[in-house]
Amino acid sequence: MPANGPTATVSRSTAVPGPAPGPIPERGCIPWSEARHVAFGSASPLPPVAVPLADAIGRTLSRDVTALQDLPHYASSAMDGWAVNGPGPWLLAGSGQQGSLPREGNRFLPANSAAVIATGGLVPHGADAVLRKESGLAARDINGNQVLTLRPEAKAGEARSGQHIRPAGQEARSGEVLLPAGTVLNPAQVALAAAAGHDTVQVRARPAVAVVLTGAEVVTQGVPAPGQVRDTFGPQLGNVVSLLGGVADSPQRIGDSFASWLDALDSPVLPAGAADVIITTGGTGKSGTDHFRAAIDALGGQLLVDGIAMRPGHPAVLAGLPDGRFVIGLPGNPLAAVMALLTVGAPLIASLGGAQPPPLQLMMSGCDLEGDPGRTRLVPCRFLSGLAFPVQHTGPGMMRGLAWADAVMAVPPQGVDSGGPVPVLPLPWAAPETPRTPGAEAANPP
Ligand SMILES: Nc1nc2c(c(=O)[nH]1)N[C@H]1C(S)=C(S)[C@@H](COP(=O)(O)OP(=O)(O)OC[C@H]3O[C@@H](n4cnc5c(N)ncnc54)[C@H](O)[C@@H]3O)O[C@H]1N2
Ligand code: MOO
Repeated sequence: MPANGPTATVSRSTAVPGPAPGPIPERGCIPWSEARHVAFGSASPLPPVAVPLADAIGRTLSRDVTALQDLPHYASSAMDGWAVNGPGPWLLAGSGQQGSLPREGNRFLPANSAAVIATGGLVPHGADAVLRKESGLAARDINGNQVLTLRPEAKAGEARSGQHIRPAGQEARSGEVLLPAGTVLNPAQVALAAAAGHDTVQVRARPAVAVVLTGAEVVTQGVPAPGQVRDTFGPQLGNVVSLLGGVADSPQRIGDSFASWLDALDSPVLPAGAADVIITTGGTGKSGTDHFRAAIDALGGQLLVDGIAMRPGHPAVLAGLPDGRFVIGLPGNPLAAVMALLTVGAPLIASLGGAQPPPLQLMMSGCDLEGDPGRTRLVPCRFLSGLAFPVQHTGPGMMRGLAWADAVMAVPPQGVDSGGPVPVLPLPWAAPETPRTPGAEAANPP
């Protein structure tokens, strides 16, 4: 069972900016921006988890990564050659092959001596420089001692003090913060954590999401016959959930009976482990085959959001079950479902994962946008020359418009004039429109 659950009192103070809500048109419906607040405020973050480095790319740090010791933690050679002490010529020290020091034990290099060293090798105490292999010549003198001298082609000043030695702590000092909490880890940052001595990192949890597809008319392959529809959720919903910060199981398909709804929602252990959130598709309406509300009621759950004053997607529902799981009811119409997922699912999953909800951006509308009194219209849009324009083919059951959209405009009930500001919701799979600001690139990494 999840450690977290629907909070008894929903906090509405969290700032999720949105257009001013208009009058509420349907009984039970709450304004669009309020639905985002309620979904975000209903949950609190799941406990962070420790993950092995190999699984950490893309995860968000919940705790700073510090250097566990100096980085590098010992003075090492940057070249193949000889560690030298003092100005040449040098007597090759050590009993090892051709003047190398023992790997362990006494690693002191006496004055006017040299010892063979490889790139990355531990610089012995007493050494003040490394002479590159191509700059030195080791040969026996008349007394039979191995002596190192500079070749004529050595560069001027070789081997000057400190040359070709990487000092300990050159990259970071022990305890220094290398990656602050909040960093979304990229491969180079994971490599840095490894270099700093970490085996695991502590990251924000990803809520486990189970998906339940309903509807006897829904088919999962081939060209659907009249009366059938091809499932649009199964092939993509899991990916969208992961873009929102959750981890989805493979979808479970059920028919239209109340008993199958109860079975699907009642099992705390869904296909692959306990779910923090269950997403259902279809069945949010009020016909005889729509069982979302009745199933939640029968299981002793509570409706946290029961309809949203938005188009499309107004029948969307969010509920909490007594065992702490959340249930998001997405309408069956494909575009309506995505709009409901962005409105309710995105803030809920963000909240459980200890993240902020996706922020709205204010864009300038490229044309007049008609409002829908009392409702927010969610309109897929494209960006052109810094302006947002609605796309075509955005009926509640259509995917064609969204397939090419950059984002979704949240058109307030009073509409928007051409050139006026319109809040825009990002699509999880599309890059946000980022106006270039001078100096933005100059941010200093830690
Ligand atoms: N009398 C009313 N009827 C409807 C209203 C209303 O207010 N009064 N609202 C309409 C709106 S708006 C929506 S949205 C839908 C909500 O429907 P449900 O959530 O109950 O979903 P279903 O009835 O099961 O299905 C609706 C539609 O979606 C298709 N569907 C279902 N699952 C899938 C899937 N996996 N892939 C693709 N398409 C799917 C289903 O076949 C239906 O065509 O109610 C309206 N009616
Ligand atoms: O939510 Mo329905 O149109 O709005 O598909």
